[in-house]
Amino acid sequence: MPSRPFSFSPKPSPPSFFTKTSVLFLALTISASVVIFCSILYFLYHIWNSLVHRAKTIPFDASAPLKLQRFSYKDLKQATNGFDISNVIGKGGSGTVFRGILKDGKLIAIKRLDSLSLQSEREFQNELQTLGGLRSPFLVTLLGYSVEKSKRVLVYEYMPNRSLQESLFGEGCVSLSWERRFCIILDIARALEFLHLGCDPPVIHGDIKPSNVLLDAECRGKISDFGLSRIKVEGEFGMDLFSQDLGKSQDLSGNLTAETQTPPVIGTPVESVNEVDFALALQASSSSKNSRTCFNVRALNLNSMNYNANIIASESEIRSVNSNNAKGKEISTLDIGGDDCWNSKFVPYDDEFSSIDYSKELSPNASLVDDEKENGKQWGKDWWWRQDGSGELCSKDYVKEWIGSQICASKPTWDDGKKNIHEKVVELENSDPTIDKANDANGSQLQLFDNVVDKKELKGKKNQKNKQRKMQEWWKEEHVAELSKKGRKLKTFQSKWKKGLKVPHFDLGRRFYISKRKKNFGGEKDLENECDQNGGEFSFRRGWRKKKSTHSVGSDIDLFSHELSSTTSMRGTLCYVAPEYGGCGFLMEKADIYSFGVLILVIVSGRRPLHVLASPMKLEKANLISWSRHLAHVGNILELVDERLKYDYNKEQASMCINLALTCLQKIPELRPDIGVIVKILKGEMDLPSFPFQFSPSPPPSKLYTRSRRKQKGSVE
Ligand SMILES: Nc1ncnc2c1ncn2[C@@H]1O[C@H](COP(=O)(O)OP(=O)(O)OP(=O)(O)O)[C@@H](O)[C@H]1O
Repeated sequence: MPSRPFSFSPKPSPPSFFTKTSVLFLALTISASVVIFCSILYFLYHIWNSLVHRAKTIPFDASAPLKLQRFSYKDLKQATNGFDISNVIGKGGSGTVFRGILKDGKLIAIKRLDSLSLQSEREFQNELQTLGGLRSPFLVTLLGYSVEKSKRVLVYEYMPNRSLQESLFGEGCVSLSWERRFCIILDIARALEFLHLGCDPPVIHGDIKPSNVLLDAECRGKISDFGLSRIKVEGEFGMDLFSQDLGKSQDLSGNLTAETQTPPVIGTPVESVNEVDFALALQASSSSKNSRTCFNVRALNLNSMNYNANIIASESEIRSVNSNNAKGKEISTLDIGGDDCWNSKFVPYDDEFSSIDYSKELSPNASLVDDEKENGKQWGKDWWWRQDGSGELCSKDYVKEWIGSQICASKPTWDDGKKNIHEKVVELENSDPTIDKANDANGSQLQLFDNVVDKKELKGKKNQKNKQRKMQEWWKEEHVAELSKKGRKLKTFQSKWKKGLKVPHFDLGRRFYISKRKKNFGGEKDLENECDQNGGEFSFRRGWRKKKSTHSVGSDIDLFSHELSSTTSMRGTLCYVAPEYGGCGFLMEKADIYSFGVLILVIVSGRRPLHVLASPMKLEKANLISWSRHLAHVGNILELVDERLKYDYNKEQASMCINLALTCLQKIPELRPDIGVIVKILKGEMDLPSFPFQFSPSPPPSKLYTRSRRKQKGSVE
């Protein structure tokens, strides 16, 4: 039997299909692992990144809430030797600041609120809840507070070199060197960088001005006073609303009504609590948007209307208010929550005013209105250029309010003041041979002076009415367009209000408040009396207040220095506020940028934003912002630099600062640079981009200016 031959066949190789599958499988497994690994890495990176980011977002970092120390009033009394007058280091609109020493020897600054009102309570809460939750080397540290019955006290780190306001304009101030000024500018920029970019949500200070910049031992600037600050929260309809309604429904003692979802408020209800978690409080506050919006609507309408009504109030009205010693007609968002307060304390809402033609109201002489129309044609949209840059709040309002306050018949210091101004003029004539006597003879200085003196007192004076009219013309020429624009805006808002539209508030209310504080606390009485001798101060936040006058330190002779130089916070607030904030917008970061722009000009020039000088030839320089724009336009910005520096400054830095300031002062907020860019520019890490400056042609010589020049020329000839 034939045997079957043995055949060896090699083991069949696996089909290529399997090979491919396994390779594919392997590849997929590897790539999936890589993807998973990358995802894990990314996830870890994300966590790490958000942790790093959270570390900067102090206000809402609930994991690391900041604690403020609660002091007993007794301890603070001890620290200040019973709030002794010798320990007073400053006086603001809401309170007196004392130097104090704690038991451990630590120097502190103690701000004791003068009186407890809704507004002061709100600012107290705001300061605690905003500044209390922030820590930065560029912000004045709030160490603690004291709340006992109606007493409200804030405790800060002590700033030995006081405020920038005092360093620039204070009595016997030592001129700050250029290097110091530049450092301070950078410090403020970095403080704003922290607030706008380092905090989440961003904090808008809302009141950047020299008196709110305090200087430490090395003269480094730190921002203080967060009474008007806002925490930016993402609102409905894609708008940004602001959470300053913490005090919305609270009564004087800090009690909150049931509808309010706001955080615990420091006041009597939390007597037992020694430390308050402000970070959590803020977080909670930002979640109650709906109710906030409604509140804002009310605030907007009532305040804006009263604000405008006050603007159009005639000079005589202001006089009568003052002569009657009428006080405290305050319009404030703070007080919206309490209708009772509104009725009892504040100017009632005036329904009629919208029918008033504002431009006429301010133009008693019809021909002048025509002139203004002409001007309007000539300058068209440049109205903004010609005003002081502060939009709704113009120098005219300021001067008007100031005039009103000064002509009060019952004001004991007025005669003295007037005499002093006369003396100054005489002194000026006698001492300074460079002053053109012919010019004085023509009454050019009196043209300024006459506008602040009681008409009755000056009745018999030659050309008085004429001079006054000229001055009015000058002011109107400067401001008519903006006032008519204001009228239009107001009508728009009023119609929106009637339609029930919800519009976020912009806190107009606190501005026109003519008040005189009656109440004094113990030892402060003397201080107040002393201040009485030195003229009054008008603050948009708190109304007229008394403040010790400071001398004008500019090289020019300032006829108004006796009174005007003492109006620190008023000027600051008035001229520093961004046009969109004063008008019809929201308080955004760019509003701070605008104020910062004004502040840079003030630091560089050593002048106040509104500086009315003796000579009408210098009226063009009165408005710092307009003047800077003019100098930039004609290519001579360095003329702005403080003469006290005597050319001892870095020209490159100075011109960069002025140009930067001008970019910050652009009317359209979006055109203003972000604070991050500003810091880089100041640090020299970035060149100043060519922002489209809103230059306008040179201003037309005002009539007053032209006429006096003409007269002067004539008299010389
Ligand atoms: N922490 C501080 N250290 C040293 N001095 C201070 C401190 N805080 C305030 N001062 C002084 O007290 C003054 C008054 O400060 P305050 O904040 O009460 O008012 P203001 O900012 O001048 O006015 P307003 O509050 O009306 O805007 C300041 O100008 C400053 O000289």
